[in-house]
Formats: sequence, structure tokens, C-alpha cells
Amino acid sequence: MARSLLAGHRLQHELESAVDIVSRASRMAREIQKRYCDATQTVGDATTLAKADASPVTIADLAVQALILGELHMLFPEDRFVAEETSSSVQDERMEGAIRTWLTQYSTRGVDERVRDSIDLGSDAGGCRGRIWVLDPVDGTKGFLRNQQFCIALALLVDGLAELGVLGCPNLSAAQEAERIASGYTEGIEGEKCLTIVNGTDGCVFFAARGAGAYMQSLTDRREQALPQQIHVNANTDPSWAVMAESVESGHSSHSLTGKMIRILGIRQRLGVDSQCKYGLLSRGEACVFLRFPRPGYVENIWDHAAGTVVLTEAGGRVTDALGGELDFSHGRKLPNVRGIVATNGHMHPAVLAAVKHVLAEDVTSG
Ligand SMILES: Nc1ncnc2c1ncn2[C@@H]1O[C@H](COP(=O)(O)OS(=O)(=O)O)[C@@H](OP(=O)(O)O)[C@H]1O
Ligand SMILES: [Mg+2]
Repeated sequence: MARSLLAGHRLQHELESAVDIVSRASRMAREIQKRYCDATQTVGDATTLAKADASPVTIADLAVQALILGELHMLFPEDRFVAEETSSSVQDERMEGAIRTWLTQYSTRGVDERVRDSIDLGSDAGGCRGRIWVLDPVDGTKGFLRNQQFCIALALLVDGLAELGVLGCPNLSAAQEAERIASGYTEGIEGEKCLTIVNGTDGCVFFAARGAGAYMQSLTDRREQALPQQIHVNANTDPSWAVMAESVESGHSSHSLTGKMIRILGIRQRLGVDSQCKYGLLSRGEACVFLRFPRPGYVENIWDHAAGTVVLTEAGGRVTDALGGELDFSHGRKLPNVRGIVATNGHMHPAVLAAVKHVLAEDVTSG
């Protein structure tokens, strides 16, 4: 476990606890997904509703947030929390009861009866002082609803600096070279190979502490397979071999812009994966580049990148915005003044930034 790997690290207890809680939350979320979501994207009506911004939120988001924040609050009562969901999404007593039932099965520290209070622990404003846990309970909600990849992303900020990152990926096999299939996920394909990843049977959790490396372990119950292994980015700089990971949803990241960027670079394989699983794939060397270009005006949330940034950086990669600036998680719940996310194996970062700059300049001129 995280224990032996980080013996003596000043945040050893925090990381061990986070990996344990995220692993249980990942198993719970996968069970909820199996029960309610099928390949035809139909979802049991007790499980889904629309938030004010019309994005789908499910019982999984709320149960995961209640489980993780409730348990972390018991362990570290002085710490603060920034998390995506609020209890206003708990529709009624029936839904609250369903959440409590899931927590009873997956919590090992006893269930706080005040489910709504546990969820609302996540409403802190964030900032540059103190210890703040940052949680996206179900990152890639659309992937979750499509019965595909999603991720439970937890980071710890200390005085604004991202110190720990944990990514629970319930459908991403711990086996390297997870099976990939041709996919029609993207638009405007110009000769590139578009791939997606088949759900694994075991799932995995990535974790990292600043300065102590990045690790991955299977979510399987089989002890011998659940041992953590240190992971590293690949050292590739050859575009003909490189894989670029991106959002499945073109509404989240422009496939036409990323297509132009990889054409300049000569990259011919693009992999559509929902959520921060993409950071995990780069961290274990299965992709070289992750590009994300939301529509202009969209402001990123810190919970969509904090955990992934720690894991990838500790695996030897780099994460910046389109101008090459580091992501700064100390400004509150958002990442202001960030246009585009550029994550790479580090080796390809300068070339990728140059291609990004070129395409964005053309985009401004033409549009
Ligand atoms: N309109 C729009 N534009 C850009 N980004 C948006 C948009 N709407 C949502 N989101 C955020 O994208 C998160 C999911 O991202 P994806 O799984 O598609 O992957 S990616 O990060 O965009 O590559 C998603 O995370 P979850 O809401 O947790 O699923 C959102 O935080
Ligand atoms: Mg998210």
C-alpha cells in the first residue's frame, strides 16, 4: 500500500487515508454505474437529475462526495474542502435514503447520518492558505452515464500548493496497454486513427505525493495484484508513435482545434477518454500528449485538474496552460486566466506548445 512506499513522508497518513477512501468510493461508484447505466445510456430515474447548468448529476456523485468528505472530516477535522456537488441536488428523502444505504455498505468509519451536511462540507471558497482537500466525486459524468470511463479525483492543497493527488479509475484496467478499439468518437477526422479504451474488469487507482513519485495499483480484491507499482511517463518524442488523449465530448474540448495541432506535430493517433483518466494514461506511458481546449470564456474548475497534475508531474510529465504557464490552484474554486490545458510526457512539451501557439494564433486571425 501507500504505507511502505511513503514511509516517513510528512503526508504519509493523509495519502494512505486518501488512497483507501478513494478506492472504496471507486468500487461503490462502479457498482452504482453497473446497476443503473447500460450501454444504451438509459439511466434509472431515481438516479439522475439535471443541475442548474444542465449537466447530469447522479446518485453516484452525491454518494461519493458524502463518503469521501464525511470520512476525511472525521480524520482531519481542521481541514477544509472544495468539491463539485451541493446538497441542493439531493431531491428528496427517498434519494437521501438511497445514498445512506450505499454509504452503509462502503464506509468503514461509520456513516454520518447527516448526509447533506457531509456533501456541503465541500462548499469552501478555496484559496492560498491552509489545508484544502479538492474533490471531483465523479469526473466525466457523461462517461459515467455512457457506461464508460470516469474518475474520482482527490487532491490536497497546502497553502495553495498541490501536494497529493489520487485518481480512482474504476473502469481503467491496471494492465498496461489496455485494450483499445477504433472509435467514431470524434468529428472531422483527417486520416487519424481514433481510438477508445474498453472497460477493464479490475479498475485502478493512481496516487502521488509531491517529491515522492507516482504510483498505480489495481482495485482488485486479489492481494497479489493489488500491490502498487511506481509509474513513469514514456520518453517518446517520435510523433509517428505518439498518442494524443482528449475529451470524448467535443462540447468540452474542440476536436477541430486539437486535430489541427496534432497535424502540425505529425501525431496520427488520438484517444478519446472521459475524465482525468487521461492524466493517468499519460502517467503510465500510454499516451504522450493530452490537449483540452474548451470554448473561449469557459473557466476551468480546480477539481478537474489538481489531482491529475500532481500524478502526472510526479510521473515525470508536465502540465501547463496554452502559454506554458503553470496551473495555479490557489485562486479559489476556479483556475482564472487559463486558456487551454497542455499536458505531456515532458519530452514533447516544447514542440507541443509551439504547435498550440501556432494554431491559436491562426484561430484568432480567422475568427
Ligand atoms: N462546456 C464545457 N466545456 C468544457 N468543460 C466542461 C464543460 N462542461 C463541463 N465541463 C467539464 O469537463 C469535465 C469532464 O471533462 P471530460 O471528461 O470531457 O474530459 S476533459 O477534461 O474535458 O478532457 C466535466 O467534469 P464533470 O462535470 O465532473 O464530469 C466538467 O467539469
Ligand atoms: Mg469534472
